[in-house]
Amino acid sequence: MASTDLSDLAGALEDVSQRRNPEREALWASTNADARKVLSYRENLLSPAVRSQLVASIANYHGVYWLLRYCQSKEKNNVSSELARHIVEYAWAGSGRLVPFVQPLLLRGRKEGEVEEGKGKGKGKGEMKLKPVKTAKSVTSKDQKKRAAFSILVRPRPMTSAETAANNYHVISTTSPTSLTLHVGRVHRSGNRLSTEHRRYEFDGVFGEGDGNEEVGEKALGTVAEGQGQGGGRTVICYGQTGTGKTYTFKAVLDVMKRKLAKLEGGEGKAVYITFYEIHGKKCYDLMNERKAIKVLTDSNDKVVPLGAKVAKFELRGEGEGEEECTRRFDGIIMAALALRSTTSTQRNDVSSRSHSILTITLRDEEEERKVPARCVSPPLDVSHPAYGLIRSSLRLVDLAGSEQNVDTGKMAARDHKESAEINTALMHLKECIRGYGKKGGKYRGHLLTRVLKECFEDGSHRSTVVATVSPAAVDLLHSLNTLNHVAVMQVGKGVKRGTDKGSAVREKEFMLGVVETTAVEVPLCEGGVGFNKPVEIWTPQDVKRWLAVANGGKFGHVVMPAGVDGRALLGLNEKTLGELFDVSQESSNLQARGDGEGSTWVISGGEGGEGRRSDWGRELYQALRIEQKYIEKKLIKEGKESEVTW
Ligand SMILES: Nc1ncnc2c1ncn2[C@@H]1O[C@H](COP(=O)(O)OP(=O)(O)OP(=O)(O)O)[C@@H](O)[C@H]1O
Repeated sequence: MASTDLSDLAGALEDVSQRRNPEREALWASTNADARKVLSYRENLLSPAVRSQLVASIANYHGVYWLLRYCQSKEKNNVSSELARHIVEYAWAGSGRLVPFVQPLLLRGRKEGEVEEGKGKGKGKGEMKLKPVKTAKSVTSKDQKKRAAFSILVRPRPMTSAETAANNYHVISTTSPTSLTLHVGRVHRSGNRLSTEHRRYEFDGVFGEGDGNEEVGEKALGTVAEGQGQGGGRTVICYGQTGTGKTYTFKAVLDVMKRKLAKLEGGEGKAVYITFYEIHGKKCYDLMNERKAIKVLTDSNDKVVPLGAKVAKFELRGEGEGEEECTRRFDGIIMAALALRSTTSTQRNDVSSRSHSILTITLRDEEEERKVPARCVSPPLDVSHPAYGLIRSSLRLVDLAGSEQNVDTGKMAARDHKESAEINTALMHLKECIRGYGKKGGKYRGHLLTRVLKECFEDGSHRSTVVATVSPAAVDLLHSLNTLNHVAVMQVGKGVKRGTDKGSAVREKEFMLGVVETTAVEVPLCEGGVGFNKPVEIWTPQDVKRWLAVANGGKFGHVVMPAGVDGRALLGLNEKTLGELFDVSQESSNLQARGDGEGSTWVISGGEGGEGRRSDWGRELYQALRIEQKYIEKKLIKEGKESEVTW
């Protein structure tokens, strides 16, 4: 290799790093982040160059989804997976690995084992081979009990106008009623690599951004208003990052409950008992009684009760009263209490709820109300105590405080930090109790919040639903990832495991954590940003060298190639040939031994990642070149130079 070639490359690389480093430093200076890891996520939005590439990669994901759906439609169901992969590669270079990732989504509704790979009934040779959805883990009876007792729903809220105005983009796709895909863009530490990791999660239900409150409330509530018999109760817990719609969803469930109660057949003569209190730090306050401090104690029946909490009671429907009147009276009790919720200003949400609020609604047959013994009257203890009448149905609604990360609390006072830490401790305890469902040993005693929710973890007849709310905006990616990972963990034992993860210890671990599948797609760092104006076919060897030095942010800057390779020759090499040329058996010392015109093998320096990574380089270079080619073609057509495009 002639020394002039090396100095050319060095010059080009220097140019790249000189241009990029100040940009990166400026990003660091303007961010509140306290860890590089955090910045790598935040860069998605902060860096305009990276943003457009990530948006394009998410659009590719949707493109692949709709293309495969079309290929799978009845009349078109003769496209093999291999052919589909080639079509995808042609249309969106580098996205081929999305084919096995997206296929399971299209199999929704098929029963397990219905389609055997390559053995589908009535399928001819070469037709699209669909893998059956398999359950990877054996499900124990304990898992089954837990599945029945806990359901996890996820509700992404719509993007706000402020977020849209701030150039945000969607990082959540809900393509099935039970799964969603989070698109996690990552700028690698070197700054020279960009990738989008698509993570698919499975839950009991996933709402669309446009799903209304009625639908959400109905699903979260299930059959509670119809009553579940003696002892059976229900808890709906709203969990998520601050500002994602926990209170909004809480009110939605409450509204549906209210309407159900007002319409309840034979409601006359029934009574509704309501308690509403909040846990703020280690203290409890009664929202029905102007935030008077109360205590949570365990009574002689091992029942956890809010001692001193006011119990509001109203008759479901008096004589001649309609549904409207009933709803109005219900609102009269609840609305004043809702307004009392303690709020503190945080950087993310001006009226953020910093406490966990717990609303209990119990419906009883008043006629059957027994005489309340004196010991239960003052102070009124447990509304589910038989002394208050036969239980028909009870609902507990929990609006948790927002989960936050340090990055959002950077400008908080010490007191607020303490508050934040306390909230996270409570949420951690809740997660642990749900994970350990059915295990005796009183883990719930670890925190006030889990103590008041004891039945959720220990009462086999109790049914609980966690509604996790997430933001779809790129700026909240880290939070959404955090929320989804947490609720995914709450449902260990669920989910399916499919092909591309096989054999990877990391993927296996993620699967155990509830992530069904992940796949990462390399994204070019800049959209043909190297300023080439002529089709690849007519690039000279010098052009090829220049392009290699700057393509993908200088990622291929270390590549040393055989002399005389021009654009046409480069295009003539396929993925496999390129991969072979990058054979690691060629030591970089060969570099020194070759003069101009002598080389016949591409050599790359040791660099990051070792042999495994190096073997991928051929494929990555192939894809980068196709992307560049398409970009230049588009540019020429736009400039009215169609004649220069060599089709
Ligand atoms: N699904 C939705 N559809 C429309 N608007 C929504 C939705 N979810 C939330 N919002 C709006 O987003 C804002 C924040 O919602 P909300 O106050 O419920 O968040 P939160 O998670 O309870 O926050 P905090 O933890 O601070 O209490 C509100 O203005 C609410 O109206």
